[in-house]
Amino acid sequence: MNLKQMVGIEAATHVTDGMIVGLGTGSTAYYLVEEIGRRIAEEGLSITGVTTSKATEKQALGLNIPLKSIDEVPYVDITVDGADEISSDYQGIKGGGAALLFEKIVASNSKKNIWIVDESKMVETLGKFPLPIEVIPYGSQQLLKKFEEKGLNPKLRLTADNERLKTDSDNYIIDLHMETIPNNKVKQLASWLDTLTGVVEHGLFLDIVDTVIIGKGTSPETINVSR
Ligand SMILES: O=C[C@H](O)[C@H](O)[C@H](O)COP(=O)(O)O
Repeated sequence: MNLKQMVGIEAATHVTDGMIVGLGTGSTAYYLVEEIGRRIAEEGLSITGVTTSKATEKQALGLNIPLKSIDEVPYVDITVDGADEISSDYQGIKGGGAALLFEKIVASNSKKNIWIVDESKMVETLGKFPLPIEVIPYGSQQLLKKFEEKGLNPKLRLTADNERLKTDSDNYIIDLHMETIPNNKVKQLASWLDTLTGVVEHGLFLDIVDTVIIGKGTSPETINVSR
């Protein structure tokens, strides 16, 4: 079993009958969704899923997981999602798969958030992984210029065919290749990004995660984050 599968299956043990479950996106959350599908089919688990991307929606429908949209539920009991980087103070970068907007909406309406990662995602400071910024196409060149002027090394994300990547909401992604974001500067950066017109959302997920499940060796490590 690989580390992503290990943490996906472990996270599924936090899901019980009757829950409304946020289903994350990416190659790690994939295994969580598979395990929930298996438990529904084999053990009669009864849950309602809220997906965070079109890709996860497709996977969940294929597994006969009952789904509702975030607007059809009063709240989400628990959301399980991957992450691109988690710092030593448990702040995160997400959006490597371009799903940050729906992921943040679902996460911020969840009573509990679990992140599942292999140990390579645990870092001292964020920023080695480029920080994804979802922007409206109109005016995106102006934002690129602004980020450039600030020395944030922005790059418009392209598809494998060299087209501008479009998110599930038909926006673009600008990745900021900053190399490092000191832990004591992360909130300041997030607040500044929040002020920019044309920025829909950014990939800094701050003070959101409650539990981190890390895949390492032969068994996962679970860390409950106290804030
Ligand atoms: O937009 C994508 C999400 O934030 C993913 O959860 C994140 O990129 C981690 O994905 P993976 O588990 O494939 O590394």
